[in-house]
Amino acid sequence: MITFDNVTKAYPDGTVAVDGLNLEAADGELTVLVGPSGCGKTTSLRMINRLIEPTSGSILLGNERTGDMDPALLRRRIGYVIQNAGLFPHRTIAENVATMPILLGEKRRTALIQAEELLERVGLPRTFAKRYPWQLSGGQQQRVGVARALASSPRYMLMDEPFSAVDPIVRAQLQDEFLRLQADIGKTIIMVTHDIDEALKLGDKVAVMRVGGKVAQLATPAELLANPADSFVADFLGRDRGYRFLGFVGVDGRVELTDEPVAVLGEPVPAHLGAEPWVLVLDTAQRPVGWVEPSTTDGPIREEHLNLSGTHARHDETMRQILDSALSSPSRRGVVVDGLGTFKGTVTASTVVAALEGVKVS
Ligand SMILES: Nc1ncnc2c1ncn2[C@@H]1O[C@H](COP(=O)(O)OP(=O)(O)OP(=O)(O)O)[C@@H](O)[C@H]1O
Repeated sequence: MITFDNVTKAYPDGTVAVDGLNLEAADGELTVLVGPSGCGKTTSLRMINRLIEPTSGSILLGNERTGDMDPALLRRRIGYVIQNAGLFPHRTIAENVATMPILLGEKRRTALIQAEELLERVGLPRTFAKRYPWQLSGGQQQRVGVARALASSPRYMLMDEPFSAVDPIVRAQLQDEFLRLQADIGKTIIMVTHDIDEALKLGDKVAVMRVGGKVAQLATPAELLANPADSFVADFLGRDRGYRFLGFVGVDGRVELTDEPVAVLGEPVPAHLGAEPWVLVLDTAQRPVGWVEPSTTDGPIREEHLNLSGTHARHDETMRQILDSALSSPSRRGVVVDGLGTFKGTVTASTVVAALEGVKVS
């Protein structure tokens, strides 16, 4: 656990960046600090590894006060990932990742081999080990930054806007990969972001901070959306809260699936479906590939006949995804698949909404 106990930081010019902060980041959880620009997120994070010294109060790792530790030793115990990765430009990727283990006394050769394993862990090929940072894309560099932070097997990790320097698609990929990695490694992490959607997606707990460095609310993403503590938190969460809350409600068998007559890619639409406005098309492995308007085909269904606008929901996902599958489908029948992508049935928005009537919001 990382604990802030009444921590204040006043800069020499009198700016109070953090004011009496009390916060507990639980073991094995990812706690996100989120809030508007200048609310003291980075100052709070950097006080944990003493890149910034608190003016008063104490920060504890477990039950050890960081103020009593040697700052260099403290930093070796905590992985640190920053925006733009901050890699050493003249060192290879493997050398970058191996920096801390070598500093801690690991044999260079062993550390470099472990670095290659870590690269794979964060989704990069081992062949990147010998490249230099400038030979990697921004997203790849961010992955290296995560690998480097993990290299000394720290129990704690601090991440300051780790995914913000890349485009939205790469960012979403990095977030998904990081969630999978964290499910595996279960580190105690504090992450800073100014992006509320990122906070809600990644955080086990989210601390919404207000300018002046106080926590307005610390809660799970679902609790925040369902029960914002005050109008500042509600405004910061933004619009669509009701819809976004659905992202935290599991389908859990609430919605009954309907059988759907289907066509097969590469074969003609079956004659008895010829008058339907839309027919779902599967591939030969029973995976949905799109919808077709029978009136526009003549002979075998080809890929260019397909309407691809509909999203697919897995039957074990959330009500948000299952509702989205219905709303995005040209037939308004949402496609539901199993974990392997095999077609299970369809849903309509009205059945999803009817199922939502029974969902408790709090
Ligand atoms: N070295 C400094 N001297 C004086 N004031 C500072 C210093 N560093 C930060 N501040 C001020 O402290 C406040 C908090 O800054 P901090 O960087 O912690 O905010 P933040 O929430 O991380 O912001 P952002 O999202 O914009 O990065 C701001 O008002 C900032 O101007």
